[in-house]
Amino acid sequence: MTFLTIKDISKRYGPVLALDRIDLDVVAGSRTAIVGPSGSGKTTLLRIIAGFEQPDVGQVVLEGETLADGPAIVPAHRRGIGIVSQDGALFPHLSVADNIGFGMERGTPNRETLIHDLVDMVELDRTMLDRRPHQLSGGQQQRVALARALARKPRLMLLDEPFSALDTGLRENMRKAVSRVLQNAGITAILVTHDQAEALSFADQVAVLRDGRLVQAGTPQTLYLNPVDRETATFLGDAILMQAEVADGFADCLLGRIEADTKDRRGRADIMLRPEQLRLTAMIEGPEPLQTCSAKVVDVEFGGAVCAVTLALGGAPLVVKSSGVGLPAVGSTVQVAVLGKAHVFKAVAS
Ligand SMILES: Nc1ncnc2c1ncn2[C@@H]1O[C@H](COP(=O)(O)OP(=O)(O)OP(=O)(O)O)[C@@H](O)[C@H]1O
Repeated sequence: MTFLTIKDISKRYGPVLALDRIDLDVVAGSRTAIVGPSGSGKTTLLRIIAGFEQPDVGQVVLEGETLADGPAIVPAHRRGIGIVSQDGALFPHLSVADNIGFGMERGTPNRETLIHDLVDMVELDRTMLDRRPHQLSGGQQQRVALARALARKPRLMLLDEPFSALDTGLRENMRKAVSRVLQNAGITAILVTHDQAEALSFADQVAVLRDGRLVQAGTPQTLYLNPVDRETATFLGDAILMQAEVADGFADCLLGRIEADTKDRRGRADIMLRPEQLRLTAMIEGPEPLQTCSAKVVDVEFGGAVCAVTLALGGAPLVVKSSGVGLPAVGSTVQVAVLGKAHVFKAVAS
C-alpha cells in the first residue's frame, strides 16, 4: 500500500533547478534510501517532505492527506514526521531523559515509563538517563536522538545522514540497530545518505537522484544488477563496463561469449558486469561456469578477504575481485570465468 506519494515535485533556487519533476512512492512500513552525488537534491527533497521547504509545484501526500500542493503546505510540526539529523541536534543543557521527553505532550501520563521504554527500544543503558549529551559517545547520542524522535510517535521517520559522523564499525552497528528499531515499531523511514553501500543494505527501495532528477528507483538488487545507465552503475559500486555485440540472449565481448540479461536486444550495446561476477577458474569449486577466456595477471593487490587481481585483456586492464587464498602470481596466465549474466544497458552504445 502506498503510504507516501511524491508527485511531480519541482523546486528552484534562483537559477538552480534543485528538483525537477520528482515522482516517488513509498510503501507503508518500508525503508527508502535516497542517494545521489553532492548537490543532486537529496536534502531539498527531504526538507520538502518534512515541511521545511515549499515545492514550487507538485504534491506530497501522506496517508491520503495532502501535506503540500505547490507552495500551499501543512506546517512541519503538524505533519507527524520525525527527523534524525547528522549531528543528532540534542539539547546540550538537558539530560538524556529530558531530551527524550522533550517532544511529549505536557502531562503525558506515565512519562517516566515511556522514556524508559524508549531507552530500551534504542538499546541504550538506563544508567545514562541522567547524563548530558556531551557525556555520551557519538553512537549513544544518535540513539538518544532516535528515541526523542520516536517519543512523538511519528508516522514517518526521516533520517538525514544520521550515521555519517560515526566511524565505520559503529556506523554499521548503528545502521542495523536503527533498522531493527524502526522495523519493530512499524515505522516507515526515508534515509538520505552519501554512502551507497549503506543505502543498499538499509533499504527496501533505493532512489537515485542526479541533477535534481530521479534517475532510477527500485529494490537494491535491481539497481545494483540492472542500473539504468553507466553513471548509476558506477555510482552504486565498482563496475566493469564494456562494449559488446548482443544477440539471442548472449553478448560477444572481450571476455568471449557471455550470457546477457536480455533476449530482446540485437546489435552493438554497452554492457556491465560487477567485478565479483568474474572468477579466476583455478579458484572455482563446483560446476564449471559456461564462459571462460584466458588473460595475463599484471598486478595483485592483497586486501585480506577481498583482493584485486588486475588482468590484461585486449590491451585494457580489468580488475577481478578475488579472495586472498590461492592468489595467482603476477605474470601468470589464468582462466577467467563469468558468473551470472551481463547487464545490457538500454541506451544504444555510442
Ligand atoms: N537554500 C538554498 N538556496 C540556494 N540554493 C540552494 C539552497 N538549498 C540548496 N540549494 C542548491 O540546490 C541544489 C541541491 O542541493 P541539496 O542540498 O538538496 O543537494 P544534496 O544532494 O543534498 O547535496 P549534499 O549531498 O552535498 O548534501 C544544489 O545546487 C544547492 O546548491
